[in-house]
Amino acid sequence: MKIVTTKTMKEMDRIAMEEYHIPGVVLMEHAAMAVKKHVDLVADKNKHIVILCGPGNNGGDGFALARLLKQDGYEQVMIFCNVPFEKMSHDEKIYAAIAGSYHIPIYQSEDLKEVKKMFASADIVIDALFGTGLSRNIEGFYDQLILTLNTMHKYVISIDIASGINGDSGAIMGCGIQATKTVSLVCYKPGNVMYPGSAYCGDVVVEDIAMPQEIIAKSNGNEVMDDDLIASFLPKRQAHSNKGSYGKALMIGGSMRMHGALAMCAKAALSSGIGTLTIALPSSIHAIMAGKMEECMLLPLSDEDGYFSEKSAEELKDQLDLFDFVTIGNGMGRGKGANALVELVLKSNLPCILDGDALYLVGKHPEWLKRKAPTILTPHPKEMSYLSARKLDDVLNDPMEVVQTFLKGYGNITLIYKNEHTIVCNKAFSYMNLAGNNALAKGGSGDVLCGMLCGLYGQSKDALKSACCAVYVHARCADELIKAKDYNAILAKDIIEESSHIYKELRNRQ
Ligand SMILES: NC(=O)C1=CN([C@@H]2O[C@H](COP(=O)(O)OP(=O)(O)OC[C@H]3O[C@@H](n4cnc5c(N)ncnc54)[C@H](OP(=O)(O)O)[C@@H]3O)[C@@H](O)[C@H]2O)[C@@H](O)CC1
Ligand SMILES: Nc1ncnc2c1ncn2[C@@H]1O[C@H](COP(=O)(O)OP(=O)(O)O)[C@@H](O)[C@H]1O
Ligand SMILES: [K+]
Repeated sequence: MKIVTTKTMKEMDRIAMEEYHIPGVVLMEHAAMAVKKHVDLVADKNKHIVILCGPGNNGGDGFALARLLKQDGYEQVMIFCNVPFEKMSHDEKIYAAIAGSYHIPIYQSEDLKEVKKMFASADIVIDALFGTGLSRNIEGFYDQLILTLNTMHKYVISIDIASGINGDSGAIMGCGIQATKTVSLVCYKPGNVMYPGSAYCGDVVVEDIAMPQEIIAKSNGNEVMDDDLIASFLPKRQAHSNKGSYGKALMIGGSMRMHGALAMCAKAALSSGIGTLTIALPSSIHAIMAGKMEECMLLPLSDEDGYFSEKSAEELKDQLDLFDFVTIGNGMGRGKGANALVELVLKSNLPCILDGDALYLVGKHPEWLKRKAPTILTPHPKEMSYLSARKLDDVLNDPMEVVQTFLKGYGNITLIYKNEHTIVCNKAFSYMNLAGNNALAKGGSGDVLCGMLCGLYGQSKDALKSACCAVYVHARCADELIKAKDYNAILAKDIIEESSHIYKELRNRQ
């Protein structure tokens, strides 16, 4: 399943129509069939269904749906459409004419009292006002219509995207229909899943409209992570293997103020299958960590006031070659000692994973990222802004653009852009995670993610696949946990514990 911009979706429609010679009305008929399935799930034939049709092909989908419902015996279907016939899109005109010949009532009014009465009588409202063609803010009567509907708490199914939501950014264009469910056609649109649009679209389902698979496969867009994809990416464990088969990791981090971050990262790596784990840490937290961690080795380095001292990089230098790869950054602070360690690691030939403070430090020395060995970066929006030297608002408004521009400047980087919907990408491939929830919006969950990544990368040495697995399993854990616990009470350590069940579930699919 993909997530594509409205521009790409329009191009896919064009290719289907012009190059595959599939008439637009055929696509529209399939769109209507797809939406009807979701009406059938919630409505009996005697339910009162009101379909709001706008001026474009989204409205056309609505008219086509009206015919299908009537044909199938739905007794009380009506259309609300204030668009004069001559102003409708080409394909909408065809279905508007068909709806007319089926004697489906088409109601037109600018009287809000009348509109309110109409909504009051409806069991289900279909939103076919605007789809991917919304081009400006909603004003005037449409604004009043939408606000009125929103006050009535009806079961609303939006076609393609909740009307009023910008398909690419998820922004509200003046106002937006509060849908119960959105049937997105062919692919997800960013506006279906990005806040605040996601909050308006309700439950989003993607339905096929007989778009040729070839067109979908060739289109630009993020692949959406799901169980099957991630099960296929999950590193396999072999009977004939030993600890050396699953990676020798060096994890560098921690400080007197933040040893918890390092401990959670390490525990998550151990629970995600790493072969052997050595933790390099400032000597002042050695005793604390020794008490917390039993399954890993500890390598204390010189310390100054609870942080790595500048000497620590020199001490570590000759030992780096003992490891397959390095994870660096969790809880280590941004001092000179930490800086020297990040430089040491990035100037080595070892694959590495950078998290937390290491991302801040490398933002000051982007030249260190010009390296051949695989490098995985795990920024949240603010860290992405350090890395890319772009404003935080730029990152938040169009993360894909910022991330892709950033990647172009470097070699072998895999990037995990962490947010409500995390993106995992390199120069060639891009995946989006839609799982997870706000129980993860707590200090420590990023450290757990980094540890999971460490464990998975150690096993597969495949940066992109291990990054996808870590992100998805981490998020699925949160979704599983909220079934029994409240969002407030889920802690980062619970994610580590739950990961065992999710790994097992995914492995059973392999
Ligand atoms: N073959 C296909 O292409 C298929 C497409 N499909 C469906 O088509 C949808 C895309 O259709 P679409 O491109 O016609 O756009 P749509 O969202 O209906 O609106 C455009 C109209 O709205 C108007 N308008 C815009 N903003 C406005 C505002 N603020 N306030 C008032 N008016 C405003 C705009 O006016 P204009 O900007 O031209 O002045 C234009 O008249 C897509 O989401 C899917 O549902 C499926 O049937 C499968 C096959
Ligand atoms: N509202 C949310 N919905 C889903 N995932 C979230 C949400 N908020 C945060 N996350 C996830 O939680 C993690 C937070 O990481 P980060 O900000 O680095 O936290 P920390 O460094 O404090 O551990 C990321 O994986 C992010 O994608
Ligand atoms: K719509």
